Formats: sequence, structure tokens, C-alpha cells
Amino acid sequence: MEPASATGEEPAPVIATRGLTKRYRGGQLAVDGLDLTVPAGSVFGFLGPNGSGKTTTIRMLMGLIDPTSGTAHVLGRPMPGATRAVLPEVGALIEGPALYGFLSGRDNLLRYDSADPAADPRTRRARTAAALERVGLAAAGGKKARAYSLGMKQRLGLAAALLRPRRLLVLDEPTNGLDPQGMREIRGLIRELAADGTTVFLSSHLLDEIEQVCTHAAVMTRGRLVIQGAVADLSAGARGRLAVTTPDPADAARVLGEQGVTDLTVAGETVTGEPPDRDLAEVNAALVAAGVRVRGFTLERASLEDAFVALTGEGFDVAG
Ligand SMILES: Nc1ncnc2c1ncn2[C@@H]1O[C@H](COP(=O)(O)OP(=O)(O)OP(=O)(O)O)[C@@H](O)[C@H]1O
Repeated sequence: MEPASATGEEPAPVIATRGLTKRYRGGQLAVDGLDLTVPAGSVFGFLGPNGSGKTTTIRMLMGLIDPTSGTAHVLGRPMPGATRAVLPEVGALIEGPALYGFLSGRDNLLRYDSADPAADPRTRRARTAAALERVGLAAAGGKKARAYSLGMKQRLGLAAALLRPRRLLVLDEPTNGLDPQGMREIRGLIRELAADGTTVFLSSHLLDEIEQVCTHAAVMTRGRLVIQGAVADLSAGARGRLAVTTPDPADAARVLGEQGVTDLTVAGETVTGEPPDRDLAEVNAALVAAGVRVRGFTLERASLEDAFVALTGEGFDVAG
């Protein structure tokens, strides 16, 4: 199916795949019939445990490998057919930036810029300075790249991706290996870029990261898409955990168990569990009838993790 044209009210999706499939030569089915729709202007989180097919998908989207079957459109053009036309409009940071450690951050960027045949050499210095400024590396621009922290290297990679205005940024695990401060910096930068209207597609195996920065998300397991949509809608479909605060936690846990609450945990005066599929007012009434002194009875807001568990019946395994 062709992406919606400019005549529709909805802007055409920035990425659209239909039945996208990749079977590696060894027989491994890495991506299986993927239908992905990334709306213009979104910060789209591509979420899945290690080995679920995220990098393989990104490599197909960028025209780096051919799909076994199915189609992929990026910025309305077919990939890999339109790779040469599309890639100049896409900034990509895949598997960490390739940097020369013996060159300064600034010289690394100058090198990237001169590798771009469309980049005007007369404005190269100004462009490089603006990109360094953008990612907060203006002061460290003269330092050798090998002296950069991992977070600074990631930011330099982003600066390279931002040397020219982009309609789409594709970031493969942009915060992988960073400390919490480095993660915060990269997330802040992603939010700023999105506020300027750039669509950002980022992969991650971290659920809370997706909840913090993304407007939309797709969840992959074992090469298949489990769900996609607006983050708010995804977690709205799932129920959060029930939390009861009481000075009688042991009695509360027993009664809650009898009432069908599962996966009970007791921490101090708080008992939490998965609520049963019935009117929670009855559960509360049962506690009171059993003499449990209930100080708080709340349904916690469902997280994306709750939605994931509800959909797949599996924990979100981030090991590996
Ligand atoms: N070149 C390849 N040849 C054969 N199998 C591959 C190749 N690249 C990846 N795979 C396999 O395809 C599956 C999906 O891998 P992929 O790297 O796309 O997952 P991922 O979600 O990006 O995981 P990670 O976060 O670990 O990179 C895995 O089972 C992997 O072992």
C-alpha cells in the first residue's frame, strides 16, 4: 500500500513497512511480517529485548540490507530502491559512531562533513561549530575524541547526524552503556530535536526510557510486532497494580488472595498485586468485613511494562 498522499488530512507516515521480513542466510528468521507505521513528528520508540530484531529492522530501513520479503517506505520512498535519495535526509546513529580517537571532536566532524558531497566546503567550519554547540560539546570540541567519555562520544555521533537539517533521525540504542547522567543528556537532546519537528525513531531495550521520551512505541518480541501506537494509549489498555496500605499487611494479603488478587507482594505497610477482573469495590468491602484496617486502596497507573506483560504473558526480559 502506498503511504497516504499530501492530499489527505493525515501527513504521510515517515516510516511505513508492510509484511517486512528478514531471514538470514543461516535460516534465522530475524524479522517476521512487520507492519510498522511511524507518524510524522513522533518520537517513536522501537522496543524489544535483545535479539528481537530491532537492529535488523533498522538496517533494512536504512537500505543496508535487503529484506527477504515485504516492503519498507522511508519518507514516502521505497527502500532500498531509493536509498541514495532518502539517506541525505536521514541522520543515523547505528552501533555507535565511528570516530578517530587521535582527532579532536571538531576535526572528526569536519571529516564527516567533507565526506558529504552535498556539503558546501565554504560553510563547513560554521556548520561544524553549530553542530558541536547543538550537542553541548562546543567547549570540548578541541579535545581528542579518545579522551571523550562514552556520553560525549554519543553526543559527537549525534552532532555528525545533525550536520545538515534532517527530517528523520534513526538512533539505535542511543543511551546504551551510558551512566544515568549521560542518559539524561541524550534524552534531553532527543526531546529538543523533536520539539524542532524532527521525527525521531529510536530503538531501546529499556521500557522506562521509552515511557520517558517517546510519544509512540512499537514492541517487538522474537521478530514479531506485539503492539504499536501512542504510548498513552498502549498503557491505558492495561490495568495497573492494586496497592493497599494497611497496618495489617499479613491479613490484607490473605484476604486479597481469597479475592483473586495474584502476584501479591508485601513491603512494610503496603500490599500490592495484580487485580482480579471484577468490581474492586467488592474487594475493598471484603477487606473491611475481615477487619483489615484499610488506609489506602489505589490502582496504580499502568505502565508500558504492565501492557507488555498483559499482551505477551511474559516478563520483559532485558538480560543479555
Ligand atoms: N548477520 C546475521 N546473520 C545471522 N543471524 C543474525 C544476523 N544478525 C542478527 N542475527 C540474528 O537475528 C536475530 C535478531 O537480531 P537483531 O540484532 O536484529 O536483534 P536486536 O533486537 O537488535 O537485538 P540487540 O539489541 O541485541 O542488537 C537474533 O537472533 C540474531 O542472532
